[in-house]
Amino acid sequence: MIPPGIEGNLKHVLSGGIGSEWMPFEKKKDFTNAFIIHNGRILLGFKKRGFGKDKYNGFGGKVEEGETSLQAAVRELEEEAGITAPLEHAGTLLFLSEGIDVAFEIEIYRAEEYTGTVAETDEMRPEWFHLPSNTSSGPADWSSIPFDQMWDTDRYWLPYLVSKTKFAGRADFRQEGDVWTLHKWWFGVTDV
Ligand SMILES: COc1nc(N)nc2c1ncn2[C@H]1C[C@H](O)[C@@H](COP(=O)(O)OP(=O)(O)OP(=O)(O)O)O1
Repeated sequence: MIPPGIEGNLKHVLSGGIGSEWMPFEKKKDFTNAFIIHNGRILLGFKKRGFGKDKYNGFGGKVEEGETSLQAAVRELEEEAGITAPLEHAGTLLFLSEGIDVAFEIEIYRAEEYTGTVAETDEMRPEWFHLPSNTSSGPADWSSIPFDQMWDTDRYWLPYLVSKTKFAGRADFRQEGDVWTLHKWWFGVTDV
């Protein structure tokens, strides 16, 4: 069953975790996350400060008042990586943590072209990583992607982002100090 807080005509692809109950939340807060996929590589940023410090991620942040999610995604990409790109919506992720009554709704974007020069900023150190090549022989090799230094759920949806398959999912975490443990998750793709 599609978990509370996510919507759409979704086909279940994977889920897991402990218990049957999803964490309750009172309201949602909007965030963005943008990825550039170019010449067989993906651009990730190593977060130098703030939320998600010391993890690789896409480029993004809070949607400010008066902005659309797409406008925020374009702004955050420029602020954090120094580039602009024709971003397209790729998926939606709902992220919760025990003890926080606000759910993070993260709209995820992708682009295959960009303008400007990728540059390190106060917040992010950008780095390109090789994607699996498009061959039909054997399973795709994702070993170049630093999943061990990313949010635990990124490995579940990144292949859909790369293959341009729209996805949505929810991930509930538990937090002890700086350690976030994945508690329960569900991912689906748009049934086309
Ligand atoms: C599982 O949860 C998450 N996975 C991934 N991949 N990314 C996530 C998750 N939860 C949050 N994020 C992303 C969403 C945003 O891109 C950043 C957080 O934004 P930040 O706090 O850096 O927002 P800013 O507006 O840039 O904040 P400051 O200006 O105060 O630095 O993490």
